[in-house]
Amino acid sequence: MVMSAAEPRHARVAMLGGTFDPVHLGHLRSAVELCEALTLDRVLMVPAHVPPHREAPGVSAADRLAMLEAGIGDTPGLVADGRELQREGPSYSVDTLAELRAELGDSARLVMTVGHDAFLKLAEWHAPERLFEFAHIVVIERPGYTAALPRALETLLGGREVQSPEALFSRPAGGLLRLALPSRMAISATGVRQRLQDGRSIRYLVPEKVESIIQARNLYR
Ligand SMILES: Nc1ncnc2c1ncn2[C@@H]1O[C@H](COP(=O)(O)OP(=O)(O)OP(=O)(O)O)[C@@H](O)[C@H]1O
Ligand SMILES: O=C(O)c1ccc[n+]([C@@H]2O[C@H](COP(=O)([O-])O)[C@@H](O)[C@H]2O)c1
Repeated sequence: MVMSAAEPRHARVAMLGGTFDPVHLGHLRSAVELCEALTLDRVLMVPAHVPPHREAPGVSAADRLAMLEAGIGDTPGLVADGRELQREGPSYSVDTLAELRAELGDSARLVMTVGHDAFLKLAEWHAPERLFEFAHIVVIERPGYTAALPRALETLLGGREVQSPEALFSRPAGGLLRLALPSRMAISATGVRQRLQDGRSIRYLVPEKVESIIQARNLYR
């Protein structure tokens, strides 16, 4: 009788990129729940150095990374990954995914996670079809974003969508999964910045350590 060896468990890593201007509990709670829902080894939270397709943030990438590190603290599974600060020019996600794929090897399961608002604009990103060469895309539902997908995005996605993590992780990259995580939080960085400018409280919207950095460095005033 021929014994077939069980398939080894491949590493499962997600990248959650963002401007994180500043990081808030909507980001962090989503990252924790994503880690659980997909039984990931880790979620790399990657601040964009030069965010493509939006105005330059008023707060430096170094300050945004410091807030992210403080916000994550020792949370199991979450990692603040400053790799995009090492690259000049627009921080294209396809370049970051290519780097991660080279580091993790061909068989690792690599996921790029975006909220539904960012997903709606995916067809306008740099080399969008190449994202699927390196990673799966997992879309997190976000309160307030229900618009239908633009036609260019439908075309880009053609036939990639699967309905479960098991189906997604049957191969290293190339699939799309939409997830409704348990704690959908209507928190945005825009809202946090606005509150700070208005002199209103941001308590319980961001981690206390992030609030402390904002106060100590006098950010967003
Ligand atoms: N409350 C949230 N729930 C789920 N996903 C979120 C939430 N906030 C942000 N995201 C997702 O996290 C990623 C990084 O978001 P980003 O740093 O732009 O935060 P933001 O709150 O959307 O900021 P801004 O209001 O400045 O646009 C994006 O993919 C975004 O869709
Ligand atoms: O690669 C691109 O062309 C591209 C265009 C827009 C956004 N992104 C990435 O998407 C992530 C979320 O973007 P944002 O603007 O919602 O913070 C962040 O990692 C950005 O670098 C990437």
